[in-house]
Amino acid sequence: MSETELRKRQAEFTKELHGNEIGRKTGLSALMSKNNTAQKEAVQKYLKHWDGKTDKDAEERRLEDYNEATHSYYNVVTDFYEYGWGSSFHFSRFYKGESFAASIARHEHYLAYKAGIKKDDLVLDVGCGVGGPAREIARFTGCNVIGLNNNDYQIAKAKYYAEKYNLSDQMDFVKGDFMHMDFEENTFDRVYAIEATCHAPKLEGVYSEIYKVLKPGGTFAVYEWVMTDNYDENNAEHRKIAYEIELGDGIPKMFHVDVAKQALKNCGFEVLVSEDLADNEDEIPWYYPLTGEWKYVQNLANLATFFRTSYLGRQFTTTMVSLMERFGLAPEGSKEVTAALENAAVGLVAGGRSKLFTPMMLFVAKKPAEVEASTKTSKKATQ
Ligand SMILES: CC(C)=CCC[C@@H](C)[C@H]1CC[C@H]2C3=C(CC[C@]12C)[C@@]1(C)CC[C@H](O)C[C@@H]1CC3
Ligand SMILES: C[S@@+](CC[C@H](N)C(=O)[O-])C[C@H]1O[C@@H](n2cnc3c(N)ncnc32)[C@H](O)[C@@H]1O
Repeated sequence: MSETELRKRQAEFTKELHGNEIGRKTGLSALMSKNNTAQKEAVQKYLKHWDGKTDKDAEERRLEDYNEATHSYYNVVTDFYEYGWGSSFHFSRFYKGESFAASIARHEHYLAYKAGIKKDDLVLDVGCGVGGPAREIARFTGCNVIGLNNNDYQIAKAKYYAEKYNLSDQMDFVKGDFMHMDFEENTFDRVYAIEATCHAPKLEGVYSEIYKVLKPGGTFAVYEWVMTDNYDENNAEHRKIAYEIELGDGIPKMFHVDVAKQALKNCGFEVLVSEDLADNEDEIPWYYPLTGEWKYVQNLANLATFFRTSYLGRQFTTTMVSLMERFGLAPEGSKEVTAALENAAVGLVAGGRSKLFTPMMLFVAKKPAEVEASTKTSKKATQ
């Protein structure tokens, strides 16, 4: 199927699944308005590749179908994400006494600072979700942001929120696959990506597209999801944790940190910063909201968030959704989604505790001001 046909079909499917008021409802109320048949199809499309197999063939199928699989994943999890986490779909470090919202915003400010984003810069947000980080970074720096996303439902939501918060002048959201970008070469002053490029079947694919659309001398800053140096692909326990993360988070294949760093270099980038922000002595670990360890909760205002993300809260949501599904209030397949998200939570905590995985490998990479030689390298990397 051609890229244009796929886009058209995904847009039509999104309308069928989420209805005409697409984007305006959030969380459980949005879940309750979904079309039953379309939801069943979306869940099936997402889960068909995660049948417990981790052999090369199964992996190959997941890599090949990355676009539809991710599109379907976000069609079914977005409402749960917003209900449980808010509108920025990423992790962050926690400082003592800091609220959940402040920690999430600080993580975004830090990336904007490391990318060197300034007022009036034209910035690309690769895999922008429902625009939480784009809105924060636009307010924080005064830049203009284009959010790129292959999920129509999230784009509709991002546009709705930009309008609602009077930010439409500073931002726009467009549909597209980050493996094949439609923007002109050398368009953006800066590019950033937050916990999104891990959905790529090959990192050189997305990084070389970013390289192409970035102006010479511009920087790309990313929080990458990778397996750390402690990870051994041949260790069954390690592979199980990586598989849980892949299954629960809609990722075709988790890559090792060296693969990511090398991919940036292969595309012609000069890597200025390469730092795992999760590798620290923080008293409060990044994954704590998913552990249900109440001792870490920093203030009363965050109690609702921590209940929803904790083990107990997740069991409560699963039971509630399962009852809603039985009585026809939630579409069929919703229970399976909560089960997959449970896998995500378990895998992420196990990966975090063992330091086999990090969701915040910070890379800051520069496209050289003089690009002649490196453009050739970047073309070679995508072939
Ligand atoms: C998938 C990628 C690359 C990034 C998303 C990171 C996080 C925002 C999500 C990873 C696992 C998610 C879960 C939830 C919210 C969003 C995540 C933390 C829930 C807490 C949402 C409410 C459900 O009842 C349970 C979910 C567990 C997993
Ligand atoms: C975990 S979310 C992060 C969203 C956002 N960066 C944030 O922090 O809120 C990953 C995002 O990447 C997007 N994505 C995944 N694969 C993509 C692709 N091939 N092209 C464009 N966007 C993609 C998803 O639709 C989703 O919005």
